[in-house]
Amino acid sequence: RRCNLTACSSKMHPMWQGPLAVPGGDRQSPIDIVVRKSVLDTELKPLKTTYDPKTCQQIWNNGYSFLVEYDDTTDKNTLKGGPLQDTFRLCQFHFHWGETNDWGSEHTVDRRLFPAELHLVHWNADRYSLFEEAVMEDNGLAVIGVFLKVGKRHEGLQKLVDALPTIRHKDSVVEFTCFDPGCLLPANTDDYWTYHGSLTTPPLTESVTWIVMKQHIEVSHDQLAVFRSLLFTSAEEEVQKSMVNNFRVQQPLRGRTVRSSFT
Ligand SMILES: COc1ccc(C[C@H]2SC(=S)NC2=O)c(OC)c1
Ligand SMILES: [Zn+2]
Repeated sequence: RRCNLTACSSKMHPMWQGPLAVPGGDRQSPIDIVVRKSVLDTELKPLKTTYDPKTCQQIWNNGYSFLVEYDDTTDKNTLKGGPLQDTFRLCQFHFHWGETNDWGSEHTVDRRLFPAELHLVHWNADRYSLFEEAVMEDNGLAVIGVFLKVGKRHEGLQKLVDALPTIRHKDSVVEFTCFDPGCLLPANTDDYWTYHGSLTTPPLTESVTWIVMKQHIEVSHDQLAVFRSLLFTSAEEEVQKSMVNNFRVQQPLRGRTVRSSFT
């Protein structure tokens, strides 16, 4: 069973940009994280992640990003602690990036943009039995956001980068096994911001507890360039469009508080 492909592959307009009006959308994502307005919460615990590389299943181009999907039918890949009361299961991870290194992330920190952002998507397996159910509930999902900066080559990422040319077009899927998503987390996962938000593409459901890492990871310019060699378009389409700028613009905070686990 693939991590509920339908849910993860929902029709997303590739050039999704505009702030789609969401009825009562008062907890939309992404946002700008204003550091000096974040509130230290000493109750926040360290994050606990347990990932099993053997449960990695496939990597595919869904016409908006590329997703690496995991078997989420058992508790092999879990996220606990941090702001979370329940145990969440990893379903997939994907990225957002720009056409240049000057922008590409979805969240910003004091308006600072990063060239890319990783999203590790988890769903609340204590309360729901399927991702599809969890995605509709306000405590259904937990997404870890990690900023990428251009610098030294990321050895762990290379296996994934090498697979990208085989999924250049929309809807192409290849088997992808034995990948540890933990290798994409920064050394320090104790320092993060957390807030209640939403999916950043349609259906934009307000079901996400966001956990945005303070520490970024570094990838090389060349590795990021391979992300940009992906296409939004399927093989049959006559005009090929390169997969870049697949991020949503920052949304209004609407009175929400961003909590920090550090000072
Ligand atoms: C219907 O369920 C969906 C739809 C879209 C996405 C991807 C969006 S949401 C996010 S965070 N980043 C993205 O690009 C989902 O991911 C959990 C789940
Ligand atoms: Zn995302």
